[in-house]
Amino acid sequence: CAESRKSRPFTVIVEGNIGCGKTTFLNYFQKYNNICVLSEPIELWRDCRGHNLLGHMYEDPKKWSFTFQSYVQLTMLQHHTLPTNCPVKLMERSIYSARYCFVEKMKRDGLLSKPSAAVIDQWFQWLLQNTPINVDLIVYLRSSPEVVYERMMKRNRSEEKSVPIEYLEQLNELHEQWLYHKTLYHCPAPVVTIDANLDISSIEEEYEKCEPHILNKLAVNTRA
Ligand SMILES: Cc1cc2cn([C@H]3C[C@H](O)[C@@H](CO)O3)c(=O)nc2[nH]1
Repeated sequence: CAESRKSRPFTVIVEGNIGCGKTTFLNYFQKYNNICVLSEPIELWRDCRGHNLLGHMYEDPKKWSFTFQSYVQLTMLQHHTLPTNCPVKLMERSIYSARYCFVEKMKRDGLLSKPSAAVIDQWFQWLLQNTPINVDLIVYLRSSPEVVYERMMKRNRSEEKSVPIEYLEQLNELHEQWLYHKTLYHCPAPVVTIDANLDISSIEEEYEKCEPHILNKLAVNTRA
């Protein structure tokens, strides 16, 4: 998108469990050329100056969770603050799910020591207050652990091969508390919930449910 813009883009974050279909959702919106689509920078997490931090984290979470989540927070901040001329920015996950779902889980499991969790949280709180992290809409791809477990195993990502369904159950619980029941932490934007259990053949009509929320921001901006 070429037109130069003054205000920041309408920012949408796509949230949900491992295997819930975030990439499929992002791909659906690739057809609009003035949406800046930012997928999870998993390749950075797999190669941080030659180190596969994602692999380390799953191999020895007690030892590597802090290192991994500290880098995730940086890469998410880079996406949140990435300048774009596009009227809409669509991000896979966010600095919020990093803190409220993944760090929270590792903290509760004792995989992140209390001092490590404190340092990550101090960074998180400071960043929220002092950097331009603006989120306008959350798309919650709501799924059940059994469904996403099967998809995760079928996708067969090497680092995830020994992730137990219990991990997905607990991650699901945190997403539900944060985005559906809204009893966990503050929700930074309105939430549109999608039934992500739907099979790929019928999921597109489910996507159409949230298209207006996103596209009307395109229309407004292109008209202006
Ligand atoms: C923001 C954020 C994304 C994210 C992903 N992950 C893991 C879950 C998946 O196995 C993989 C790709 O999403 O990385 C994580 O442990 N912590 C995270 N924090």
